[in-house]
Amino acid sequence: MKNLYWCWVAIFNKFAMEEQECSKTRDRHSHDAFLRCAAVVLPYLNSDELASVASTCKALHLISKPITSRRTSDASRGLENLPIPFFNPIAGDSQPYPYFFYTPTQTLLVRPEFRQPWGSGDDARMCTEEGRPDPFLFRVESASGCECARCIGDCCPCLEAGDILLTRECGPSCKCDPACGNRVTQGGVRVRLKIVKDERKGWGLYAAEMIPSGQFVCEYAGELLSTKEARQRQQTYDKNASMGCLTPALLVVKEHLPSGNTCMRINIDGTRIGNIARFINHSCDGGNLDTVIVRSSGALLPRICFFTSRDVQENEELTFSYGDVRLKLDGQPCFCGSSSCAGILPSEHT
Ligand SMILES: C[S@@+](CC[C@H](N)C(=O)[O-])C[C@H]1O[C@@H](n2cnc3c(N)ncnc32)[C@H](O)[C@@H]1O
Repeated sequence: MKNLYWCWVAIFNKFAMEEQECSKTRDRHSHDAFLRCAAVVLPYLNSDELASVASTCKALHLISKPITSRRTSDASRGLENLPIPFFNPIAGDSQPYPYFFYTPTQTLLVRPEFRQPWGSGDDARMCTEEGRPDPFLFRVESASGCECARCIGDCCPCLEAGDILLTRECGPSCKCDPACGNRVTQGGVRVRLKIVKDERKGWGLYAAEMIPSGQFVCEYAGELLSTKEARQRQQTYDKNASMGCLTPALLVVKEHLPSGNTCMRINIDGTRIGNIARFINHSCDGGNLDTVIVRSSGALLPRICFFTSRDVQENEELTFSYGDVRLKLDGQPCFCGSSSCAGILPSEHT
């Protein structure tokens, strides 16, 4: 795909020269065909590539403009129920949006050559329950589930009383359908959100409306990694972070036995492919989001979801605690602004 990109750049450049030199004599038919082709290819380019192609000539600049504005108006490319726009209020910073691939659910390792179109006007419209990708990557064959038709009240056996940070939902082995009331986290984002840039913390996720306490906000989606892969990636991110060139979004969640030993560990990397949860910043006071492990009947792996831990006001930033351990005393500075701020972001052995 990289070669294909360079091939396109060469064609764009040739087109731009022709556009300038022989605009009167050029064959109108092939000119229009080229522009139609460009409209198909440009949404596959990343933000830097798009900017460089747009600078080659007026025609390509005009095609790239609506692509940029569609990207800015919805981070989710139509893959969520509601659009989630970007806002960059920082004077002198012209970055309209950060570039990443979107997945609304957990996904397996994505090939480096993968490209996702974004901003074509045909971005996926997955607003219907049927259109959403399956939230469960792996199923447990022959697992039992509920027989309820609608899971009303508390008679559904899947509604086991968990503690606040563990929830049980109906899943692939249940008879009920996606509209069942015990599948709260499986239908995607249902609250209005936006992504806003801060001078010191970078992009962050904000409430675009008042969100009451206990409301599901979003899942933490991204590439599901083995622990070995997660450790290797963390090393790479640590190296790159010290050069200040990317914001890593690798989440490691561990469940512990009463003895303190880890009994379950899930590694989800939203750095390259993820959802809006990759923009949630850290707060030393725990923020306003609870990280909840959601298990579903018949699903092999739990999913990590965020619920509001208190009422959140419109325009308030959504945050959670990245952890309590700070192994690197010279780690990244924290700008959470809470009265309990430790001054540096949490860091621990992955
Ligand atoms: C998961 S990303 C969050 C989104 C990120 N701000 C961005 O622009 O993509 C984690 C990174 O955000 C930044 N960050 C998160 N919380 C922060 C805080 N309280 N203070 C300073 N930087 C923070 C750090 O660079 C961290 O490595």
